[in-house]
Amino acid sequence: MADHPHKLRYGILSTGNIARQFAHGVQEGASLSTIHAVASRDPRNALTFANTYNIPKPHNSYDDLINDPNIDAIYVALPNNYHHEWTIRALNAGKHVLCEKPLAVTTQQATEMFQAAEQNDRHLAEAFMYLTHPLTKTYIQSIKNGDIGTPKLLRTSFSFSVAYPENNSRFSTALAGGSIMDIGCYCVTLALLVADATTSPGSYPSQIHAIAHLHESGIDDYAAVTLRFPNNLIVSFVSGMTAQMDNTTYISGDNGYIQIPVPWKPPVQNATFHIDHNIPSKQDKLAKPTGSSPNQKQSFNINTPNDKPLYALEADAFADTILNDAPPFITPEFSLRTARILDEIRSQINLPF
Ligand SMILES: NC(=O)C1=CN([C@@H]2O[C@H](COP(=O)(O)OP(=O)(O)OC[C@H]3O[C@@H](n4cnc5c(N)ncnc54)[C@H](OP(=O)(O)O)[C@@H]3O)[C@@H](O)[C@H]2O)C=CC1
Ligand SMILES: O=C1CO[C@H](CO)[C@@H](O)[C@@H]1O
Repeated sequence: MADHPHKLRYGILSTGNIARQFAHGVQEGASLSTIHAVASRDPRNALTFANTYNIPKPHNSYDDLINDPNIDAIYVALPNNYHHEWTIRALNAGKHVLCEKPLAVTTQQATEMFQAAEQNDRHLAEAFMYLTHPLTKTYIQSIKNGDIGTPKLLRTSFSFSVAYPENNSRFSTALAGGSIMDIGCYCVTLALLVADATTSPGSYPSQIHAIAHLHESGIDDYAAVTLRFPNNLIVSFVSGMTAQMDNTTYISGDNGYIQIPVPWKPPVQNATFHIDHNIPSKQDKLAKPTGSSPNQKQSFNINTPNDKPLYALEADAFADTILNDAPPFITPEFSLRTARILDEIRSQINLPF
């Protein structure tokens, strides 16, 4: 592989839905990343994709892509069950890997993937893009600053209704789908972020309770989970692929609460969160101030730097670690904790893969 160029040169594995969003975002607004190549099982799709997103090199097979000497990093945008195999193959071919979430089907697989990264002296990161948006960083900092006092409750969700479940990997047990794997995983990471913001990083739930409804395809199409952390933070979340929801998230402390209307795919401009102190709950006319804060609602509107698209932020965050030794936006330890919780949830809902 050549010396580091000014920009990290990505190769994209697949031409599916998220591959398109990633390519669009990076080509539109990344500053440290560029896309050099793409591969598809179908050469016609690789060519069309390359032409659409101005990518110099379409490859006719995944193998050709991971062995391309003009690529520094592979973006693995395959269904969940393929993450383990193709991440390890790309790492063994000397490439860094940004792999879509959830990183792996099991903790065992995730562990093997990080071992391969270490053996090959390459970086591997799980592509939770919302972690790289300044909105997320700002409200987590606000918790650390003590703006809502001690966080007690996190209530969140990631739920929507899929229009065409047929032929959608999210509804396939063979492809390791299901609402917990597809989007419940975001809620798990937010639970860990908030728990880490209030205690020393690395805490793991002392209790996990999960229930789910299983779709005729075999996967969970909606689920509810509660987590309790050793510092008494209690989290409840729901995930769903056949249930519509707006996914507003609340983090409640003894001196106020944070409300995040769009936590998972925040916009480029005016990504918003609110902090409410002593605002009456809807059934009450008067709120008696508690603590030192007066009745007050503060709103924060956050833009990405230079209006950088969400997936360009993510690509550049990974590139910054590789090119400039910047701290990683997500650590192996964080991904492994996430995988362990997902394993436990799936075991409780009888969905072992
Ligand atoms: N971070 C985010 O915002 C998002 C992340 N994701 C994650 O990205 C990954 C891919 O999801 P998404 O893009 O929605 O999925 P798609 O089904 O749209 O695309 C997956 C692609 O993988 C390739 N592929 C290889 N083998 C198979 C197979 N057996 N069945 C289907 N596709 C196959 C195909 O590309 P080809 O034919 O070109 O080889 C296909 O287009 C998942 O892990 C998902 O969790 C998904 C959406 C958003
Ligand atoms: O990661 C993801 C984010 O959003 C999508 C829907 O809005 C999910 O289905 C997906 O897999």
